[in-house]
Amino acid sequence: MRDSASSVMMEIESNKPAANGVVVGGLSPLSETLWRETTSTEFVGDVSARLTWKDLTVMVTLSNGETQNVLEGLTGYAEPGTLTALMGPSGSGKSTLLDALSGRLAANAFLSGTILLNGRKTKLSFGTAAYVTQDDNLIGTLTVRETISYSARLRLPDKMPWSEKRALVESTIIEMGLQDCADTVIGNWHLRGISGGEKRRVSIALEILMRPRLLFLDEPTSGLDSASAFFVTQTLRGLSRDGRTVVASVHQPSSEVFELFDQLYLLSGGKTVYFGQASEAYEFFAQAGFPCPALRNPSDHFLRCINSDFDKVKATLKGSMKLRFDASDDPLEKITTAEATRTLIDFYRTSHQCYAAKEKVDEISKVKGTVLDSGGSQASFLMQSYTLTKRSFVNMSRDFGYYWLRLLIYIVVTVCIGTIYLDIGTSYSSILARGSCASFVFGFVTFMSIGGFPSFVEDMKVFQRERLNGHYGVTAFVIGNTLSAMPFLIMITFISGTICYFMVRLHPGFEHYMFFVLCLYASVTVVESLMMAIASIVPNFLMGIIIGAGIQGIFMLVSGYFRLPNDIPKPVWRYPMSYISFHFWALQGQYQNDLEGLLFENQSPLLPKIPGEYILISEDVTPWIRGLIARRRMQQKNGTQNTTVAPDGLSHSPSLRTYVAKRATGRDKK
Ligand SMILES: Nc1ncnc2c1ncn2[C@@H]1O[C@H](COP(=O)(O)OP(=O)(O)OP(=O)(O)O)[C@@H](O)[C@H]1O
Repeated sequence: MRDSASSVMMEIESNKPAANGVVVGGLSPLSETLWRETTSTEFVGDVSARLTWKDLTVMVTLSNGETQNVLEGLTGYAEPGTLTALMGPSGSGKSTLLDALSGRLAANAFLSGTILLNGRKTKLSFGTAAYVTQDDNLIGTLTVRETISYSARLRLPDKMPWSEKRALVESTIIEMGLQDCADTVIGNWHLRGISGGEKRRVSIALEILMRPRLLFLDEPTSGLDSASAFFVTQTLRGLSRDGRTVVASVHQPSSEVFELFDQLYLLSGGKTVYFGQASEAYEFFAQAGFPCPALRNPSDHFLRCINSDFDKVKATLKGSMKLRFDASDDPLEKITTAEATRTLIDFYRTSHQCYAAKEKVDEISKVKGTVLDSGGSQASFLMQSYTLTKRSFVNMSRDFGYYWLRLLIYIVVTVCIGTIYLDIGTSYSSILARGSCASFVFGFVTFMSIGGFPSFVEDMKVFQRERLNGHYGVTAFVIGNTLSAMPFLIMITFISGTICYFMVRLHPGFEHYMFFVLCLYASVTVVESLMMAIASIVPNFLMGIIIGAGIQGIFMLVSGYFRLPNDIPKPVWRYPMSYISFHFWALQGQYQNDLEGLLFENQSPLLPKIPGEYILISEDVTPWIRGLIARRRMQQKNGTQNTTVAPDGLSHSPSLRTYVAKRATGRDKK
């Protein structure tokens, strides 16, 4: 296997043509052959992707209730073997068009028009098409090679030998020019990692790993230097030459990059300015009255003509007298950009490119081609769950902020608790102290789990990217995250729980100790789950932490410490809030675990000891003490008083003695 992998590597490096003379998508022929062999069903028949969109309009509802058309009546197509570039000024609707085509529009966006894949209406999300978004949501603690390897395990078929998977991983690394940083970590807030351009290339590598038939990329070259941008675009062109359909939005391409595009879709204000062959755009602009001045990059010129922000810039500069008008051949000197854009949009509507596009769309739409399956993952559910558990565990163990920092804080806080409640004893005042200690442990100590929220948010971003691209489902993610977090949560709760338990000297006995730490573990797990659920709804650090803290604050209020359970107002707070609050169950359990079976000193040594059981059921020992005092006074008056206190403290209380005996034998569970 090792030999086969290394021979693949050698071939990749020598970049020999395949048997048919074509270097497939920049991949080595042998690697591609391996790929074809192991996933042969993928390549049977015509599995190419012909995408058309007709009269596509996207309307969004704004926060003030108004609606806005982001895209208006767009018509176009993307064919196999072509690289289509979407270009336009910022806010022109490039990302929205990609989102609409890939079925990822936001909830407040409404789409009308027809989108067909191989002549059929198909939902493109979850892996049918691969989508590389603008944000590089990657796991910061993994190296580039690990990131791509885990992705390969998550998606390639289980039966494919690891040596072949590794060969594909290596070929993808080489294809995206990531060899030099293959063993460098991606990087996060505390780890210096690869550059922004390299992150972009890793994001692309993850999606091209499965050789998708249809690939969308949102600004794949943004943030890259000209050489890297050229490299990435050349790779995309190589992928398209292998019969794949590639659509990418691009900002300000250099002339070398522009020459690599087959089709150009120019957008301004959500309207089509030009759609046709990229090489014909130069002529189109000249015919429309906006010829590209000499010595100007054509793509810069196209964007300059349709970016109305230039009008504002000009007006500002004119106002500040900083703009000098030199004689030039720029057609935009005599006209505002807004006017130029209107002229170009009108010119396009009557151009032969527009008619040709409509005809082509109708022609492609009529052909009912293959229904493309989700190309997301071919790995089994078990393999996905195992890989996600392993990847998540590695990430958690390397990320200082995920659990290690929390462990440190937990230890510090529990040492503080231990010293403040040191050897708590069984004095009368220890009853309240035990209650407040338990309340602090199960309230505040579990509360500290919100410290992991930033890491949860990062995890959720990676999950959302991978989920939308069909890498795995929700269940596999939940299993992976739950299992990988378990050892850390057990470690944290056992270490901090043990420190607290033995310093405070809570109820002696192994069972009591185990109950305490397991109850702490369960509570921390609930908080973790709660924060993860919040992270899936509110992917913003500050808002998530505020919401998580608020929910836990409410739970703590009804936990039975700040107000006794029977005193909590019944509507809402007692029913159902106190029953939903995990603090309530944890605290009641710990009170029982700690107090039952202990005898506490009374307010006066003359009074009998108070059994823990009585504290648990009466909630207030005062009436009991008052009753005892009254009885004793009566005895004194009658001359039958016995001032000595029995060693077990119960001799003066036959009713309690009976109660404790019943509790001990389990007959009275009240
Ligand atoms: N869901 C939405 N709700 C409100 N406005 C939206 C929504 N989606 C897009 N828009 C608006 O539509 C316009 C086009 O946005 P889009 O992100 O598609 O532009 P773009 O060309 O990709 O810009 P950039 O190059 O800066 O990424 C913007 O003004 C944006 O604010």
